[in-house]
Amino acid sequence: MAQSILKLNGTQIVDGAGNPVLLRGAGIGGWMNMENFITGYPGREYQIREALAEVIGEEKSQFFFDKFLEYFFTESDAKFYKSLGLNCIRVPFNYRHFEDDMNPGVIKPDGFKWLDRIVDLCAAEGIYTILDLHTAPGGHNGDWHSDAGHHIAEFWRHKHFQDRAVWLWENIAAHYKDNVWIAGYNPLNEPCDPTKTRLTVWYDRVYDAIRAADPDHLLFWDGNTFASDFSCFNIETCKRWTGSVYACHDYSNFGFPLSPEQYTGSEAQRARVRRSYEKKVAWMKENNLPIWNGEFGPVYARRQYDGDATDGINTSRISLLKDQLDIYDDENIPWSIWTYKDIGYQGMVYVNPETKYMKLFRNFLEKKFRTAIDAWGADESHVKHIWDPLEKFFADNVEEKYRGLYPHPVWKFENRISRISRNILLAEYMVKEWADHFDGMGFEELDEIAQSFRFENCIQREELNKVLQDHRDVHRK
Ligand SMILES: O[C@@H]1[C@@H](O)[C@H](O[C@@H]2CO[C@@H](O[C@@H]3CO[C@@H](O)[C@H](O)[C@H]3O)[C@H](O)[C@H]2O)OC[C@H]1O
Repeated sequence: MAQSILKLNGTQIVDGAGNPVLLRGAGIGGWMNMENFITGYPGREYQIREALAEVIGEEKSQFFFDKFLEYFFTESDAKFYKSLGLNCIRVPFNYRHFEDDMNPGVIKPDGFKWLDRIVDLCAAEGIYTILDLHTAPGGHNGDWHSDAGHHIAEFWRHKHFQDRAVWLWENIAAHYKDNVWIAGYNPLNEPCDPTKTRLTVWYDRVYDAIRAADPDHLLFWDGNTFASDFSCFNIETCKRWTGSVYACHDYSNFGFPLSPEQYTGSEAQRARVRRSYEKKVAWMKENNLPIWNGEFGPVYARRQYDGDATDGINTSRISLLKDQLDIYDDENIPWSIWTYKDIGYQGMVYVNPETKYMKLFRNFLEKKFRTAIDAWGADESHVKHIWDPLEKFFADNVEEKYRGLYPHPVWKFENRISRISRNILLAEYMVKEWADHFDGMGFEELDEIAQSFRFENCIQREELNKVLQDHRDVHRK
């Protein structure tokens, strides 16, 4: 039977013949939406692109980033991914690939180049893709991955930004409407609408826009506040959204350095991990709706930073991951772990420390670690003594009742201060320093550096990959 577009049968995703298809795989973070901890730069993608162009010129800078995009995911990656038995890859992308802020409403001539390429590379191996708008105009959440450069999610305050994202989806849906290897569209990653009233209004609009062009592909809707909260979803509105799956992101605090206790898998800890998942999916369960866990996964210790504690930490993180995967097996839900490839913090494969890129940035990366400049999995031990008095200053001057600024309590009062001051403010000062590493380089050298990201120059995180393989098609319901 010819391949056909995936659809829903009740809460299950099925193929054209009605056979269940359990979509399990990873997200390819840091690629069509570059991220600081994934590729090693400070701040935001748009900042480093601008800074590199300033240092080596527009042409060479464009060349470097194109080469980076080319090498980051090739046929070798697709084949390796397939060899693990994973069947779906979530592809986060930045709207800037398609539209120039200075020329809105016009698809760039090469807009679909990279997305088409990965969809085809994966299709050739029988891997589905889920297209995820990770970065929308104006910033739809306050974190670095929305590539906005500030922490206020302006997307929700400007209809103009919302219109542009709807228009982009119209174009994408029209482009891929017949592609059977696309499992579906994930219209917005981790929205953070502080009013909790605008998100579903926008979802309703984008639903109509996508469906006008493409009546069939599945839609994967992230909950509000980093895909954790569905309290603002109205079930009557959602009944209208045919072919819809609801996406939580199930990160556990135990998987990160800021966790006050190491995960040992005690009964109490396992119960907490379960509770955290159940809280995120409660609304879907109450309404008998399909669930997708679009992101989860711990970060890992690195010997160069964590020394002798490395193995112990990683054993604990892997055991957390296994316990999470057991829950998803019990629940029979599809998932997409974060993330496929990086420079060595979370990826299933990571760039070899002996490559040109890693050698060039060795000291810089050490400084990034020491200053805890990236928000993701920050280890604050080297800077805590500096931020403690700052946090005390804020606490002394902000009454308790005024401390709960959105997205509180996900961003705690203290976290907000360090997050904004380091991840945005300090990072801004380090952007040019990153770009200066490329000063004086020619095309050949830039190409060699970008090649560091090739699959052949990466190390496989075998323990992680083995665990994913063990769970790729287990379901107990
Ligand atoms: O691009 C990804 C991005 O999508 C993702 O964002 C973070 C997800 O987690 C958020 O914090 C969690 C909120 O829920 C709590 O229960 C968890 O304990 C928190 O970890 C965080 O603010 C987002 O930035 O993650 C990594 C990026 O690379």
